[in-house]
Amino acid sequence: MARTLNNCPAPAKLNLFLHVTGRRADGYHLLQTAFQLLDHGDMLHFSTRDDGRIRRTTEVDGVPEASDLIVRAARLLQAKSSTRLGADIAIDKRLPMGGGLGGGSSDAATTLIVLNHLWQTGFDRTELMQLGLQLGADVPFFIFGQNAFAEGVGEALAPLATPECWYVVIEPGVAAPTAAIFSDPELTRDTKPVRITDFPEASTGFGKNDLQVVATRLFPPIAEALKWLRQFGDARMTGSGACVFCAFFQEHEAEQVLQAVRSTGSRNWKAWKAKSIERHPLSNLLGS
Ligand SMILES: C[C@@](CO)(OP(=O)(O)O)[C@H](O)COP(=O)(O)OP(=O)(O)OC[C@H]1O[C@@H](n2ccc(N)nc2=O)[C@H](O)[C@@H]1O
Ligand SMILES: Nc1ncnc2c1ncn2[C@@H]1O[C@H](COP(=O)(O)OP(=O)(O)O)[C@@H](O)[C@H]1O
Repeated sequence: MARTLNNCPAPAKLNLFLHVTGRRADGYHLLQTAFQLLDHGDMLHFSTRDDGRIRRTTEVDGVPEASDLIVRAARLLQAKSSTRLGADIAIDKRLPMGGGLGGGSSDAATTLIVLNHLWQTGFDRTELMQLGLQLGADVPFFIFGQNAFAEGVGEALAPLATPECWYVVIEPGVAAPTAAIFSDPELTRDTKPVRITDFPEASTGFGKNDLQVVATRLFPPIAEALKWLRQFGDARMTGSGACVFCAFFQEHEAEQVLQAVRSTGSRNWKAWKAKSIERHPLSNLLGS
């Protein structure tokens, strides 16, 4: 009989800062970043199948079923385990693609966590994180399941206490392709490494996003959104863009900024607010 688990969140992340500290021999960049989970994201629905087929039952614009990270995550877990089961997976896609919010990676992580549970494939958190890394550098963080200081390409993770905040996020209406940002000749790759203990637990605004200079030059709408949001605080870009964010300690401050975004009217922006969360909502499906 089919086992079903509906309303499984795939939360967004913000990179509170992102420093590029070097480059590996294979061209991948060494980073230091603070990953922050938000109470806003995609929502996935799972139902097991006895015939072993993996199907995405929702159309997602611009992402063919076979290349969807959800389908790839399910196939990977199937291949690495001895399960004969398959799954139907539906998604309410809320996060923009190429937004720097980790949407695809979070979808993949939720898929690995939920199917590992429904299929009873028995991988522990560390094993699932290793599988996830094959799908993308941000996937292990979502399986790690708590706010983190990350190094390497994002896979070396340590728990990080972050300020409790409300974030206003603006989607500036462009997608910033990660590869184009990292390969830009003007990207600085030599920020001096920081230590996890340098990160302040109770205040915002630590460090910077080294990808922002390149992204704002390549995509002027990102620069415009940052300039506008800066009237209210230390606005910065998340990941390789395109979304920008600003932190507020009170919900009503964030709400006022949201209303101000909306009253700008004609701009091609979408904006929302979200609260910081400490744990991934599905963290209890995995052991400690
Ligand atoms: C920048 C970050 C920060 O959290 O997030 P996003 O903005 O994408 O959400 C991540 O490191 C994104 O990692 P990931 O999601 O795996 O990137 P991919 O799309 O696979 O990378 C596309 C390309 O960007 C380059 N790339 C990516 C990551 C990295 N540390 N160094 C790189 O040089 C590589 O050329 C790679 O082929
Ligand atoms: N389920 C998915 N959701 C979003 N993007 C996906 C998904 N599966 C594959 N992708 C591909 O991954 C790319 C990066 O998407 P996403 O993770 O949302 O952005 P970012 O890495 O900037 O946060 C998309 O442009 C898309 O082509």
